[in-house]
Amino acid sequence: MQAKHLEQPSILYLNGVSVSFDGFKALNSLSLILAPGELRAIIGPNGAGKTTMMDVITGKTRPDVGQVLFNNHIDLTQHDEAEIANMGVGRKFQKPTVIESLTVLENLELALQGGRKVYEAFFHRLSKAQKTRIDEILTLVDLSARAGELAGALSHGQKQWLEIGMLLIQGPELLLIDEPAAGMTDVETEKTAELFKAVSKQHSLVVVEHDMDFVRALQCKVTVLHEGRVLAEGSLDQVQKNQQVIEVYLGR
Ligand SMILES: Nc1ncnc2c1ncn2[C@@H]1O[C@H](COP(=O)(O)OP(=O)(O)OP(=O)(O)O)[C@@H](O)[C@H]1O
Repeated sequence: MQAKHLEQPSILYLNGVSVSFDGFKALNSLSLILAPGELRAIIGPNGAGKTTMMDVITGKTRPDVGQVLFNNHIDLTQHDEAEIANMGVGRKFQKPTVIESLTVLENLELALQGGRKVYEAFFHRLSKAQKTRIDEILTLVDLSARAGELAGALSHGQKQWLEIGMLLIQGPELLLIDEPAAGMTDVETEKTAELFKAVSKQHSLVVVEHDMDFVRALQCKVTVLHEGRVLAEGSLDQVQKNQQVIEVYLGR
């Protein structure tokens, strides 16, 4: 398929994307544009299609129809999960997947060295630039003081930050994050919102979230999904006043 040329630069462009499971439309002509460096929250009731949307972007699920373009021209529907990850699309699932028996620093070293096997990574000397990058990420995710401790000893929120750091260190252009605030304390939730605001611009972020206090703290544009398509888009205040959005949430 010929990639569509867009008037505005976009990091992500979904146009008329549909996905059916046994005749049921999990995505139903979903269209969405994300600008480079944008932070976007995706909300919607259970079953709205949020996970399916992430699966389509990351190549886990192929759409039946529709365009999925990355960086204006790369047609993601023509690539598999590994290729899409290598192109700079990172994904953070809800549950942290850090290696608990390694230290915080070792987890970051491993992430920085990408495809290397664990034992190879530890015999590979890090360059000065790589060490500097690790220090920057440790500072960003507020784990400098815990660098030498086992990841298993961190709090739930800190494990989430470590994993976000492990993704950021790989320099993704687009990062998709699933319910980061789930299970976090109020303080951790606030810190996570600050982290995301700080790292957007260098990285575009799509955050799927149910916690409205967290979404408010992100101070970004919100897209409401319902029945596999966009129901409303705007600031959180705007979408919360939208009559259709109110009905969808109250009707749960
Ligand atoms: N592999 C699958 N086979 C069949 N149906 C599926 C499959 N994956 C998702 N669905 C259905 O598609 C719809 C959308 O699911 P999806 O998980 O994308 O929603 P969601 O917005 O992420 O929901 P939640 O907030 O509960 O995680 C749901 O009705 C779900 O049951």
